[in-house]
Parts: sequence; structure tokens; C-alpha cells
Amino acid sequence: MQTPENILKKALLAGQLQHGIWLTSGTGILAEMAGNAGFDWCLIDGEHGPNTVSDILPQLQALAVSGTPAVVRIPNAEAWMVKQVLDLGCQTVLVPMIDDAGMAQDMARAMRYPPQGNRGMGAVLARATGFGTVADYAQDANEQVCLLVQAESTAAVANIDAIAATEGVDGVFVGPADLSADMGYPDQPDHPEVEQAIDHLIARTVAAGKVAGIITFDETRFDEYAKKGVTFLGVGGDMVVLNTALRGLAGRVSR
Ligand SMILES: O=C(O)C(=O)C[C@H](O)[C@@H](O)CO
Repeated sequence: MQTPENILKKALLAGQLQHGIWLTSGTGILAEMAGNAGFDWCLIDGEHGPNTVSDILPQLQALAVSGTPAVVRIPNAEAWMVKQVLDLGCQTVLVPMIDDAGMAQDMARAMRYPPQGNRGMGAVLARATGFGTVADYAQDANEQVCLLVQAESTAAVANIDAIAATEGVDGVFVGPADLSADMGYPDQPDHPEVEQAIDHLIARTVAAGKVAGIITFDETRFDEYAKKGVTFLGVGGDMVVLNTALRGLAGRVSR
């Protein structure tokens, strides 16, 4: 058994637009459904979804069966959280609220084994190596992991060039909701000043040769972001889609 190739990282680094869905149900059954739906990736959200590592495992297993690459967003920029999800077998990690290059570098180091980083050795005990089946995991893992950091504050806007230039950061994901709140426009990601900041973050990330990402639930904006250079494009959330569909059906049949 070989270290699995991170096909999502390969596609993103090749500049291929990859559409994905946020998973916040916390269940393997929804992960299985989303994994078989046809998205390029599915993100298990540990920040805003009820997803502990015990909840993440069955979702990773369901996505592995579907063949859809998994991404895990950890709740906070903590090295121990990175270690847990990588050892679970996740290869692409999204880290929220990265404000400067120092934070980005800490996460880049947590993602990789020495000498590039300080990820603890122990995957031989874990699902990432098939519990010791993958012989060369320690040699191959650094190349296959993918770190996406979130720029979603005024500090991140000021520091975007240093964040994007950080070695070991593969991409920068813009968080419109948190960015708008930090700019003083909560729940107004479409505010002109927020839009300007979003465009700046995307442009500087692309200029640095890194993967640019964002999420929007507005289907009319997918092409716009793609034209700006976004390749890691979130297009919705599982529970929002389900809630909308349920309420729509109920509304059509209610007396
Ligand atoms: O700040 C944001 O926007 C994000 O980080 C994405 C959100 O968490 C996502 O759930 C959509 O609102």
C-alpha cells in the first residue's frame, strides 16, 4: 500500500477549478450522500459543525468509499488539531483565522514531518498509514498534505503577501463572513469595502502563485470568482441545502 496521492492538491496546483461543499451535519450518511453527488471535494467543518475527531472519522471513511477528496477544517489554529486530523488520514486541512505569517508558519510546520516541520511521528499507529500498512508514509506525507489557511480579518488583509509567501502554505481561503464582521460590516459580505478586500486577498494570493479559495452560496457568482483566479470554490453547505429543500417542499404541499 502506497501513500495515497492527494488528487485535490494535484488539481489545485495545476490551476484546475474545484467545486466543493461544506459538511456540517456531523454524520457519515450525509458525507456519503455528498461524496456520491459529484463534487470535487467535501469539507468536514470542525469549526461550525458538530465535528469532533470521532465524528470526522466516519465521514472520512464515507468519502474514501465515494472517491471524493476530503478536506477538514479544524476549529482553531492549533498544532495538536492538525496532528489528529492528519493521522486520521485527512490530507487537506483548512485552518481558520490566520492573521499573519507567524501563524501561517506555525500551521505549515504542524502539517509536515521534520525537517520541514514538527508533526509528531506516530502515524504508524493510525488510519493515515492503514495502521502501519503504508511503508513509506513518513517519507511521502510532506509532499501529499495540503494546507489552506483562512484570511478573514483586517490584519490578514494587511499581511496577505507575507501569509501567501509562507513556505508550506499551499493556498489562502477568504472567509467572507468573518472578514465582513471584522471590518465592521457583520453579515454584509457584499458591502463594497468588503468586496474590495476580498478582491485584494484573491489577487495577492494568485500573484504569489498560491491556491485561492472562497465560498459563496450565490450561484451567479461562481464564474466571477473563477475569473478572478479562485480554484478552491465552496458552493454551499449540506444543511442549508437540505433545510431549503425541506421548507420548499413543505411550502408546496402545505394547506
Ligand atoms: O468567514 C467565512 O465566511 C468562512 O469562514 C466560511 C463560513 O464559515 C462558511 O460556513 C460559510 O458562511
